[in-house]
Amino acid sequence: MKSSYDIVVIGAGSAGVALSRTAAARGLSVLTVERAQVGGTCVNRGCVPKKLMWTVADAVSAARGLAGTGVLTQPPQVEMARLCALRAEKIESLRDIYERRLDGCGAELRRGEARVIEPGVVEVEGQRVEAAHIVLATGGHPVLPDIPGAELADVSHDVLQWTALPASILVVGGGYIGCELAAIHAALGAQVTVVTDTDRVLTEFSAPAAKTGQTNMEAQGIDVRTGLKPVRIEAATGGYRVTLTDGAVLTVEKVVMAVGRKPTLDLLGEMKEGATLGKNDALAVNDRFETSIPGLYAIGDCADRLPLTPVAVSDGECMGKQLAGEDAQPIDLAHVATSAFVIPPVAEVGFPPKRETIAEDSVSPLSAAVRDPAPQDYWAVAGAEGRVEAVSLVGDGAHEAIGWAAQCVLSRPPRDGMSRALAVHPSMSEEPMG
Ligand SMILES: Cc1cc2nc3c(=O)[nH]c(=O)nc-3n(C[C@H](O)[C@H](O)[C@H](O)COP(=O)(O)OP(=O)(O)OC[C@H]3O[C@@H](n4cnc5c(N)ncnc54)[C@H](O)[C@@H]3O)c2cc1C
Ligand SMILES: NC(=O)c1ccc[n+]([C@@H]2O[C@H](COP(=O)([O-])OP(=O)(O)OC[C@H]3O[C@@H](n4cnc5c(N)ncnc54)[C@H](O)[C@@H]3O)[C@@H](O)[C@H]2O)c1
Repeated sequence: MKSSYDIVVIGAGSAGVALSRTAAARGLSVLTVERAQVGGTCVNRGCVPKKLMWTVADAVSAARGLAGTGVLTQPPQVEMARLCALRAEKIESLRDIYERRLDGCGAELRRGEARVIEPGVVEVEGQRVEAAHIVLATGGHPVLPDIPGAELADVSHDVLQWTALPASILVVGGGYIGCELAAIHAALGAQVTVVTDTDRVLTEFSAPAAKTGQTNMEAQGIDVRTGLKPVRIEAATGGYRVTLTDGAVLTVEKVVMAVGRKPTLDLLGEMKEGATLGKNDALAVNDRFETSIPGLYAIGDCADRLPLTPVAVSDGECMGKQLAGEDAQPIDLAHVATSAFVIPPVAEVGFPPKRETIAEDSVSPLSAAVRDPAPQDYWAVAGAEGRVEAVSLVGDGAHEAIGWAAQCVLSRPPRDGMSRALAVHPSMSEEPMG
């Protein structure tokens, strides 16, 4: 490790790796510091293990529906040990790919804990390094509520390392993580209860889409309890006893806390007091990812953007180009597609809750004829003055279709102009396309 670089990137997750590779490929000297695994949350304890589990859960859920109508003779059973072994292999291979990408791009990777000690100066395991640009790509971490026994609960990264399926699970929090973990484990065969303090789950999505998602979770057998919080968690024989604000007492094998995540900013020490924070205490940044502290930049989940992998990667690449003197602008968040991986997925682009609904419908998919239980679908297009700026989709394949909907909203088509292209029949896309 040298004593000075053009850029020190702290964190080798989605954002840090994207920035390091982009900047190093353009000839800048880059030091990337990582205290844990290269690949960060997405590869090791987020999107990747979650999506692998969801793929199996989605298939089992469809099979259970077919068994419900007698079309399949038996619902299949999941071999958890085999699934977990394959998951571990995939994570390992992706982590290797990320490490090789970093290695091959000319950036220097240093393992260890970094601290920003003053503007322009970082300390890595006792060694001082200077850089004109210090970039926080430190991601976020789960938070726990301040209640007795909270530390007895697991959080998402524990859950995604379970090697056996618990018989019963209480998930606290009805956001993306709580709903995804609930849907996956219910489909795999656990008895799941979700307790959330809001009046419905998935509050980041439009109400009709989220409510359809909640209806589908309930049809899957998940006990969704809204407007409630846990007040106490105690150890009990074979698991935990959880008391809720309405006085109910639940006894479950596992408790999962999914009550939100906070940006990881501890490495700033007292400098954090001087930093301007935005939503959820993330570092406020401008179009060049500059924070309010000179020479300190932020990208990914620790910056006040959208805590999603594609945003972390896009912002990392954008910042690398900017530092190399290229003309690059951060992506407009209104064009970022997102999906909660419940069963079937709830997916949106363009912030539908902020727009006027132009057309919407709740529909029963054709597959309902051969499945019991069968999911409910929903679609909506929203915008202003008849121009489509936002799309909501709930249904099989919604997480795939929403990416193309994002392409569509880039050009803000008039609603009636959408029928100049035709979707496949029968498919879930044909109705929203008009
Ligand atoms: C369970 C779960 C499921 C998710 N599913 C999806 C999904 O399906 N789709 C999606 O788009 N997003 C998903 N996300 C969100 C996505 O994972 C994050 O938005 C993304 O990983 C953020 O990348 P990042 O680079 O900002 O941070 P991270 O990937 O968290 O990387 C930060 C890195 O910084 C390192 N670090 C922190 N402090 C220091 C320090 N002081 N010194 C050295 N290193 C440090 C950490 O070890 C870490 O490796 C999910 C998140 C979770 C938790
Ligand atoms: N599929 C995806 O793209 C995906 C998946 C997972 C996470 N993420 C990202 O990670 C971010 C964080 O997700 P998250 O689910 O951890 O957080 P979140 O903030 O989205 O959800 C937390 C939920 O817990 C509820 N809650 C808070 N305290 C509670 C309490 N004491 N009792 C009961 N309920 C309580 C909140 O009202 C909220 O609904 C998301 O915003 C998303 O950007 C994305």
